[in-house]
Amino acid sequence: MSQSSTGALLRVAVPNKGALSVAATEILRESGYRQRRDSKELAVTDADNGVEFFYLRPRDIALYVGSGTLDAGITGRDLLLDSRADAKEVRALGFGRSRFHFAGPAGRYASLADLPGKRIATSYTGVVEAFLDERGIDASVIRLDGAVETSIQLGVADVIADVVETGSTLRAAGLETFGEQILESEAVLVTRQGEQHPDFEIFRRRVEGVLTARSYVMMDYDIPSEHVQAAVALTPGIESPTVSPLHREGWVAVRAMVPRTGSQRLMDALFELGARGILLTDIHACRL
Ligand SMILES: Nc1ncnc2c1ncn2[C@@H]1O[C@H](COP(=O)(O)OP(=O)(O)OP(=O)(O)O)[C@@H](O)[C@H]1O
Ligand SMILES: O=P(O)(O)OC[C@H]1O[C@H](OP(=O)(O)OP(=O)(O)O)[C@H](O)[C@@H]1O
Ligand SMILES: [Mg+2]
Repeated sequence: MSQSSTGALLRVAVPNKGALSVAATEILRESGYRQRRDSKELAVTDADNGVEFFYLRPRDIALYVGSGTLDAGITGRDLLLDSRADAKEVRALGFGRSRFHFAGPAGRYASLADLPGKRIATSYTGVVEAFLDERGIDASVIRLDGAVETSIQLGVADVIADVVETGSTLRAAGLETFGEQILESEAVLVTRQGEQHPDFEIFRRRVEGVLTARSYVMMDYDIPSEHVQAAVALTPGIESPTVSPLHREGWVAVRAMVPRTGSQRLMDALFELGARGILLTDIHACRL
């Protein structure tokens, strides 16, 4: 039975290919939604959960959501800003991280002061024009679809502005970044401004639950009762840790969610305090 309270399915856009596609599908699958099995499928209806997924170019997703055609979507923050669509970021998703930079032939450019009068090639004209406008820099922006690194060698542009992840594409083209970073991006959950579909909140909470589950682990340990206060101070949990009696007199069992980062150090500290049987387990989903 559908959870939808209105009958109208929640319509969600998912990147169909490129750097965000696999991880976006994965987070939705972990959130309990049906996802496509074949990369040629254009849409999937998950009637049990009241959601319809549309697999679209990540660059188009903010436009569909901003215009109200779709209710929500996953795209890159850089693509959202570039589109100037009437959509808003509701949650950073922790994958598809990248930086956006100006770059030019190694050694030739040092700072933004070198930009006036130059030809800048980019696939992100919205982002670049806004950045230049804010700083009053007068330069011409040339829109290319991709492979912008080659445009300098071909004499079409003097510098580029592009996504940098590992930096290997720039290096291979003999280019290096210069000036301040234009922006930092990652995959984001977007929705339209104003009134939301009534089921958007359920969807958002499910995705949030997976992100929390990824950043926390469950820790269990046994400890002599006299040390439990000190131990619980180290593992306060989200609400409060569960402390249960053990059959062995004078000992208790403690269970608490702890941040994944630093969890090994926490195990060392608990062991020092006298805890034994310390276990860490993954959490797959949660609602807090
Ligand atoms: N190594 C990377 N290369 C390109 N985009 C990346 C990378 N890492 C993260 N991203 C992010 O992925 C998004 C771009 O996705 P994608 O590569 O699918 O778009 P595209 O370059 O326009 O498409 P395509 O290259 O398939 O023509 C942006 O948000 C970008 O910041
Ligand atoms: O810093 P790196 O790890 O090398 O990644 C960045 C490169 O990857 C992207 O290109 P993509 O493969 O999407 O091709 P495109 O330029 O045709 O979009 C981006 O435009 C850079 O060229
Ligand atoms: Mg690309």
